[in-house]
Amino acid sequence: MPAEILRLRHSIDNIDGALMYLLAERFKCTRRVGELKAAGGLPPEDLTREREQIARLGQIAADAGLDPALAEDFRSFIVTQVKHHHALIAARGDGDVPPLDIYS
Ligand SMILES: C=C(O[C@@H]1C=C(C(=O)O)C=C[C@H]1O)C(=O)O
Repeated sequence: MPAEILRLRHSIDNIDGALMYLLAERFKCTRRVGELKAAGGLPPEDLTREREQIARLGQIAADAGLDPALAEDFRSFIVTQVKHHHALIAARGDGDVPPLDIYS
């Protein structure tokens, strides 16, 4: 394999690792939001907040030279997992819900 590809793959692996750590931190925050929503009787989904996120991330994506549709696919995938997890927290109580991963 050419040395430049190996060097690039090293950076790709670092970036992928960083994304996993960031996702784990995000899920810690959203888990707590889910607990607070369940305690307050609020629904898992907040479409007003999501519309704001879509507009903001679409703008950031465009500024970064990315397709806003890609940003929305990415956001939607993650937020769908979060809302599923919030529904589990509300249904089962916060002491009995496993950590969020994309397969929970
Ligand atoms: C985390 C929340 O709950 C849901 C998940 C969101 C997210 O993962 O960013 C955003 C809005 C809600 O549909 C929230 O309301 O902030």
